[in-house]
Amino acid sequence: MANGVTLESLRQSLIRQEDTIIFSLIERARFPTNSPTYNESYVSSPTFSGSLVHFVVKETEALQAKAGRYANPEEHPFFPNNLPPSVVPPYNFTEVLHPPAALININKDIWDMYFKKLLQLFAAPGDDGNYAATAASDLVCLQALSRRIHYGKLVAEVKFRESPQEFEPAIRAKDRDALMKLLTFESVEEAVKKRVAKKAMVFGQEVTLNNNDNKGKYKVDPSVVSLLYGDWIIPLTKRVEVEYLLRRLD
Ligand SMILES: O=C(O)C(=O)C[C@]1(C(=O)O)C=C[C@@H](O)C=C1
Repeated sequence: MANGVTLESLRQSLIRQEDTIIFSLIERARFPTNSPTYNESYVSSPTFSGSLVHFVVKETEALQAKAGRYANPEEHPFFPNNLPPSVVPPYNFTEVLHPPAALININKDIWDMYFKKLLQLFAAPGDDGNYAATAASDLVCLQALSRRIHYGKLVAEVKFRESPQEFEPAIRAKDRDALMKLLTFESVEEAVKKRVAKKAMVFGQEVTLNNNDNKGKYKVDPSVVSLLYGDWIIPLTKRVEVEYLLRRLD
Protein backbone atom coordinates (compact mmCIF):
# COMPACT_ATOMS: atom_id res chain seq x y z
CA MET A 1 0.00 0.00 0.00
CA ALA A 2 1.06 3.60 -0.62
CA ASN A 3 3.18 5.36 2.01
CA GLY A 4 4.28 2.00 3.44
CA VAL A 5 1.23 1.89 5.74
CA THR A 6 -0.32 -1.56 6.08
CA LEU A 7 -2.95 -3.07 8.37
CA GLU A 8 -0.11 -4.99 9.98
CA SER A 9 1.97 -1.86 10.66
CA LEU A 10 -1.06 -0.03 12.07
CA ARG A 11 -1.84 -2.97 14.35
CA GLN A 12 1.77 -2.89 15.56
CA SER A 13 1.29 0.75 16.45
CA LEU A 14 -1.95 -0.03 18.30
CA ILE A 15 -0.07 -2.70 20.26
CA ARG A 16 2.66 -0.20 21.19
CA GLN A 17 0.00 2.33 22.18
CA GLU A 18 -1.39 -0.24 24.64
CA ASP A 19 1.82 0.23 26.65
CA THR A 20 1.30 4.01 26.71
CA ILE A 21 -2.33 3.69 27.75
CA ILE A 22 -1.66 1.15 30.50
CA PHE A 23 1.25 3.16 31.92
CA SER A 24 -0.91 6.30 31.89
CA LEU A 25 -3.61 4.48 33.87
CA ILE A 26 -1.01 3.19 36.33
CA GLU A 27 0.21 6.75 36.83
CA ARG A 28 -3.31 8.08 37.39
CA ALA A 29 -3.98 5.25 39.85
CA ARG A 30 -1.19 6.64 42.09
CA PHE A 31 -3.74 9.24 43.17
CA PRO A 32 -7.12 8.65 44.76
CA THR A 33 -10.25 10.01 43.10
CA ASN A 34 -9.53 13.57 44.32
CA SER A 35 -13.02 14.80 43.55
CA PRO A 36 -12.32 18.58 43.90
CA THR A 37 -10.38 18.23 40.61
CA TYR A 38 -13.78 17.74 38.92
CA ASN A 39 -15.86 20.18 40.92
CA GLU A 40 -16.72 23.40 39.08
CA SER A 41 -17.07 25.42 42.25
CA TYR A 42 -13.49 24.64 43.29
CA VAL A 43 -11.93 26.99 40.70
CA SER A 44 -12.27 30.73 41.11
CA SER A 45 -11.15 32.78 38.13
CA PRO A 46 -12.65 35.88 36.55
CA THR A 47 -11.83 34.53 33.06
CA PHE A 48 -12.67 30.83 33.36
CA SER A 49 -15.60 28.84 34.61
CA GLY A 50 -15.31 25.07 34.85
CA SER A 51 -13.51 22.35 36.77
CA LEU A 52 -9.78 22.24 37.45
CA VAL A 53 -9.32 19.37 35.00
CA HIS A 54 -11.15 21.35 32.32
CA PHE A 55 -8.87 24.31 33.08
CA VAL A 56 -5.66 22.24 32.94
CA VAL A 57 -6.65 20.48 29.70
CA LYS A 58 -7.74 23.71 27.99
CA GLU A 59 -4.64 25.68 28.99
CA THR A 60 -2.26 22.80 28.18
CA GLU A 61 -3.86 22.32 24.78
CA ALA A 62 -3.44 26.04 24.05
CA LEU A 63 0.27 25.78 24.85
CA GLN A 64 0.68 22.60 22.82
CA ALA A 65 -1.21 24.13 19.89
CA LYS A 66 1.37 26.93 19.86
CA ALA A 67 4.08 24.27 19.80
CA GLY A 68 2.44 22.72 16.73
CA ARG A 69 0.90 19.60 18.25
CA TYR A 70 -2.40 19.77 16.35
CA ALA A 71 -0.73 20.20 12.97
CA ASN A 72 -0.34 16.43 13.13
CA PRO A 73 -3.50 14.74 11.74
CA GLU A 74 -3.15 12.04 14.42
CA GLU A 75 -3.72 14.57 17.23
CA HIS A 76 -7.17 15.80 18.26
CA PRO A 77 -7.78 18.54 20.83
CA PHE A 78 -10.51 18.20 23.47
CA PHE A 79 -11.26 21.93 23.23
CA PRO A 80 -10.70 22.80 19.56
CA ASN A 81 -12.42 26.20 19.65
CA ASN A 82 -10.17 29.27 19.67
CA LEU A 83 -6.86 27.42 19.84
CA PRO A 84 -3.93 29.79 19.27
CA PRO A 85 -1.87 29.43 16.07
CA SER A 86 1.35 27.47 16.00
CA VAL A 87 4.65 29.35 16.36
CA VAL A 88 6.60 26.70 14.45
CA PRO A 89 6.78 25.97 10.70
CA PRO A 90 4.48 23.14 9.56
CA TYR A 91 6.02 19.68 9.19
CA ASN A 92 5.12 17.99 5.96
CA PHE A 93 3.17 14.99 7.28
CA THR A 94 2.47 12.32 4.65
CA GLU A 95 -1.14 12.56 3.58
CA VAL A 96 -2.72 9.16 4.05
CA LEU A 97 -6.26 10.12 5.01
CA HIS A 98 -9.13 11.26 2.83
CA PRO A 99 -9.53 15.01 3.63
CA PRO A 100 -13.00 14.87 5.31
CA ALA A 101 -11.26 12.85 8.06
CA ALA A 102 -10.34 16.18 9.62
CA LEU A 103 -14.02 16.71 10.51
CA ILE A 104 -14.10 13.68 12.79
CA ASN A 105 -13.33 14.36 16.44
CA ILE A 106 -15.14 12.24 19.06
CA ASN A 107 -13.21 13.59 22.04
CA LYS A 108 -16.43 14.78 23.67
CA ASP A 109 -17.50 11.14 23.99
CA ILE A 110 -14.03 10.08 25.10
CA TRP A 111 -14.14 12.78 27.80
CA ASP A 112 -17.56 11.61 29.03
CA MET A 113 -16.55 7.96 28.99
CA TYR A 114 -13.35 8.67 30.92
CA PHE A 115 -14.89 10.82 33.64
CA LYS A 116 -18.29 9.14 33.93
CA LYS A 117 -17.34 5.48 33.55
CA LEU A 118 -13.62 4.70 33.62
CA LEU A 119 -12.11 6.76 36.38
CA GLN A 120 -14.19 5.23 39.13
CA LEU A 121 -13.12 1.76 37.97
CA PHE A 122 -9.42 2.29 38.64
CA ALA A 123 -8.96 5.29 41.00
CA ALA A 124 -9.42 4.41 44.67
CA PRO A 125 -11.86 6.61 46.62
CA GLY A 126 -10.16 9.33 48.65
CA ASP A 127 -8.56 12.76 48.65
CA ASP A 128 -4.85 13.56 49.06
CA GLY A 129 -4.92 17.17 47.83
CA ASN A 130 -2.82 16.53 44.70
CA TYR A 131 -5.43 18.04 42.41
CA ALA A 132 -3.13 19.72 39.88
CA ALA A 133 -1.04 16.56 39.45
CA THR A 134 -4.24 14.52 39.22
CA ALA A 135 -5.58 16.75 36.43
CA ALA A 136 -2.24 16.58 34.60
CA SER A 137 -2.31 12.82 34.82
CA ASP A 138 -5.92 12.69 33.57
CA LEU A 139 -4.78 14.70 30.56
CA VAL A 140 -2.05 12.16 29.77
CA CYS A 141 -4.65 9.35 29.90
CA LEU A 142 -7.11 11.31 27.74
CA GLN A 143 -4.50 12.10 25.10
CA ALA A 144 -3.35 8.48 24.91
CA LEU A 145 -6.95 7.25 24.61
CA SER A 146 -7.82 9.88 22.01
CA ARG A 147 -4.81 9.07 19.87
CA ARG A 148 -5.62 5.35 19.93
CA ILE A 149 -9.31 5.77 19.21
CA HIS A 150 -8.79 8.24 16.35
CA TYR A 151 -6.23 5.85 14.89
CA GLY A 152 -9.38 4.18 13.60
CA LYS A 153 -9.25 6.69 10.72
CA LEU A 154 -5.98 5.20 9.47
CA VAL A 155 -7.13 1.64 10.04
CA ALA A 156 -10.32 2.33 8.08
CA GLU A 157 -8.39 3.94 5.23
CA VAL A 158 -6.14 0.91 4.89
CA LYS A 159 -9.08 -1.49 5.00
CA PHE A 160 -10.85 0.58 2.34
CA ARG A 161 -7.81 0.66 0.07
CA GLU A 162 -7.36 -3.10 0.40
CA SER A 163 -10.84 -3.80 -0.97
CA PRO A 164 -12.78 -0.70 -2.03
CA GLN A 165 -15.31 -2.76 -3.97
CA GLU A 166 -16.36 -4.47 -0.72
CA PHE A 167 -16.98 -1.18 1.09
CA GLU A 168 -18.43 1.02 -1.63
CA PRO A 169 -22.03 -0.35 -1.68
CA ALA A 170 -22.35 -0.01 2.12
CA ILE A 171 -20.86 3.51 2.01
CA ARG A 172 -23.27 4.60 -0.72
CA ALA A 173 -26.19 3.07 1.17
CA LYS A 174 -24.93 4.78 4.39
CA ASP A 175 -25.34 1.37 6.00
CA ARG A 176 -23.54 1.65 9.33
CA ASP A 177 -24.32 -1.92 10.38
CA ALA A 178 -22.89 -3.37 7.19
CA LEU A 179 -19.75 -1.23 7.55
CA MET A 180 -19.39 -2.32 11.16
CA LYS A 181 -19.54 -5.97 10.07
CA LEU A 182 -17.01 -5.45 7.28
CA LEU A 183 -14.42 -3.84 9.55
CA THR A 184 -14.78 -6.22 12.50
CA PHE A 185 -12.23 -8.96 13.23
CA GLU A 186 -13.46 -10.70 16.36
CA SER A 187 -10.35 -12.82 16.84
CA VAL A 188 -8.18 -9.66 16.77
CA GLU A 189 -10.40 -8.03 19.40
CA GLU A 190 -10.18 -11.11 21.64
CA ALA A 191 -6.38 -11.09 21.35
CA VAL A 192 -6.25 -7.36 22.21
CA LYS A 193 -8.36 -7.88 25.36
CA LYS A 194 -6.21 -10.78 26.54
CA ARG A 195 -2.93 -9.03 25.77
CA VAL A 196 -3.83 -5.83 27.62
CA ALA A 197 -4.79 -7.81 30.73
CA LYS A 198 -1.43 -9.58 30.56
CA LYS A 199 0.41 -6.29 30.07
CA ALA A 200 -1.42 -4.80 33.07
CA MET A 201 -0.11 -7.74 35.14
CA VAL A 202 3.45 -7.33 33.91
CA PHE A 203 3.62 -3.52 34.02
CA GLY A 204 1.62 -3.17 37.22
CA GLN A 205 3.36 -5.74 39.39
CA GLU A 206 5.42 -4.90 42.46
CA VAL A 207 9.06 -5.52 41.51
CA THR A 208 11.26 -6.57 44.45
CA LEU A 209 14.77 -7.96 44.61
CA ASN A 210 13.93 -10.96 46.75
CA ASN A 211 10.90 -12.52 45.21
CA ASN A 212 8.39 -11.76 42.56
CA ASP A 213 5.44 -13.06 44.49
CA ASN A 214 2.91 -10.40 43.66
CA LYS A 215 0.10 -11.87 45.76
CA GLY A 216 -2.32 -11.00 42.98
CA LYS A 217 -1.97 -7.25 43.65
CA TYR A 218 -1.50 -4.98 40.67
CA LYS A 219 -1.36 -1.20 40.29
CA VAL A 220 -4.38 -1.30 38.02
CA ASP A 221 -6.70 -4.27 37.95
CA PRO A 222 -5.94 -6.30 34.77
CA SER A 223 -9.60 -7.20 34.37
CA VAL A 224 -10.51 -3.50 34.44
CA VAL A 225 -8.02 -2.82 31.64
CA SER A 226 -9.49 -5.65 29.60
CA LEU A 227 -13.02 -4.36 30.23
CA LEU A 228 -11.97 -0.84 29.34
CA TYR A 229 -10.76 -2.08 25.98
CA GLY A 230 -13.69 -4.39 25.32
CA ASP A 231 -16.47 -2.02 26.37
CA TRP A 232 -15.03 1.37 25.46
CA ILE A 233 -11.78 1.68 23.52
CA ILE A 234 -12.47 -0.87 20.80
CA PRO A 235 -16.13 0.17 20.25
CA LEU A 236 -15.11 3.85 20.01
CA THR A 237 -12.29 2.98 17.59
CA LYS A 238 -14.83 1.15 15.46
CA ARG A 239 -17.16 4.14 15.59
CA VAL A 240 -14.35 6.32 14.23
CA GLU A 241 -13.77 3.72 11.50
CA VAL A 242 -17.46 3.83 10.51
CA GLU A 243 -17.58 7.66 10.60
CA TYR A 244 -14.49 7.76 8.41
CA LEU A 245 -15.79 5.23 5.89
CA LEU A 246 -19.13 7.04 5.59
CA ARG A 247 -17.19 10.07 4.28
CA ARG A 248 -14.70 8.08 2.22
CA LEU A 249 -16.42 8.72 -1.13
CA ASP A 250 -17.24 12.40 -0.51
O1 LIG B 1 -7.22 -4.31 13.99
C1 LIG B 1 -8.21 -3.90 13.39
O2 LIG B 1 -8.62 -4.40 12.34
C2 LIG B 1 -8.98 -2.80 13.96
O3 LIG B 1 -9.86 -2.29 13.29
C3 LIG B 1 -8.75 -2.36 15.36
C4 LIG B 1 -9.71 -3.05 16.33
C5 LIG B 1 -9.36 -2.50 17.72
O4 LIG B 1 -9.94 -1.47 18.09
O5 LIG B 1 -8.48 -3.06 18.37
C6 LIG B 1 -11.11 -2.70 15.95
C7 LIG B 1 -11.87 -3.52 15.17
C8 LIG B 1 -11.50 -4.90 14.81
O6 LIG B 1 -12.56 -5.76 15.04
C9 LIG B 1 -10.29 -5.34 15.52
C10 LIG B 1 -9.52 -4.51 16.28
